Amino acid sequence: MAHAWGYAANNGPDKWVSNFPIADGPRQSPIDILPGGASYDSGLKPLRLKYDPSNCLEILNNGHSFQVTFADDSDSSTLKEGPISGVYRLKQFHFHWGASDDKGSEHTVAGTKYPAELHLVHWNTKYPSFGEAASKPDGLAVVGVFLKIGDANPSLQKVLDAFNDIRAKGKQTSFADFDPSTLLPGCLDYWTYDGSLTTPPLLESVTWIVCKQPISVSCQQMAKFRSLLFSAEGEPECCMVDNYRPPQPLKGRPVRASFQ
Ligand SMILES: Cc1ccn(O)c(=O)c1
Ligand SMILES: [Zn+2]
Repeated sequence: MAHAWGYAANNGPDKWVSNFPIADGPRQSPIDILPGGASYDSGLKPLRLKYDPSNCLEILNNGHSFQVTFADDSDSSTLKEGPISGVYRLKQFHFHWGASDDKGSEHTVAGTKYPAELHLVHWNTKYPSFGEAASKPDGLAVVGVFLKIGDANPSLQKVLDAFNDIRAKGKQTSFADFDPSTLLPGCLDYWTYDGSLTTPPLLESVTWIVCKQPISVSCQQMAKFRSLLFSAEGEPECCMVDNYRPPQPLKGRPVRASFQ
């Protein structure tokens, strides 16, 4: 039985293609965003995000990242407009981060890496479920937000305060009444392109919406991210760091900007 995928030398991003050949596909993510290479599209609408904190259910360590999951049985937490058509429901958000502040984001901007990147994952309600949507070319829409070292982020702190209960892989705990819109930057200018999940199964079903403006995170808060473990209780402790896939070939895809 092939060992499960991860981010180590023996099972990391360079090895994923053996079990997931789509890793070398035409619309893989993340990418290096070149602002000069993006074309302003005046037809792109502003993002229309509406989140209901009462949909927030729990926070869990899935062994690759930590994830905050939402009830998605109604249209009360949704993404509309922007580059998409129809209604996409928020399913979960999670982060990717580095072992040090000089790396950690998945998307990069003209080669610049941020210490972390937030992903808010939404699925197209033209399909019956997230699982169904995840295999369709227009099935998912992920809003990416960069984290930049600066002042401590009070909204992010609420999430970090739950970490003591989910330190090891497989741990989860209830997490209620959190409004993910408090994690969004003030300016919602964005780049958008057609891409994929950035973790196996790397399905090419994601409309990526990457915000130009980062949110702040303090060095101390980044240290808290790094206190989580890839490993389960009873296993040798392995710090959860560098859980990011590096940029993938653009292969001729257009990158559009919602701003000039
Ligand atoms: C659905 C999904 C799974 C993993 N990641 O990293 C994503 O950004 C989105
Ligand atoms: Zn992600």
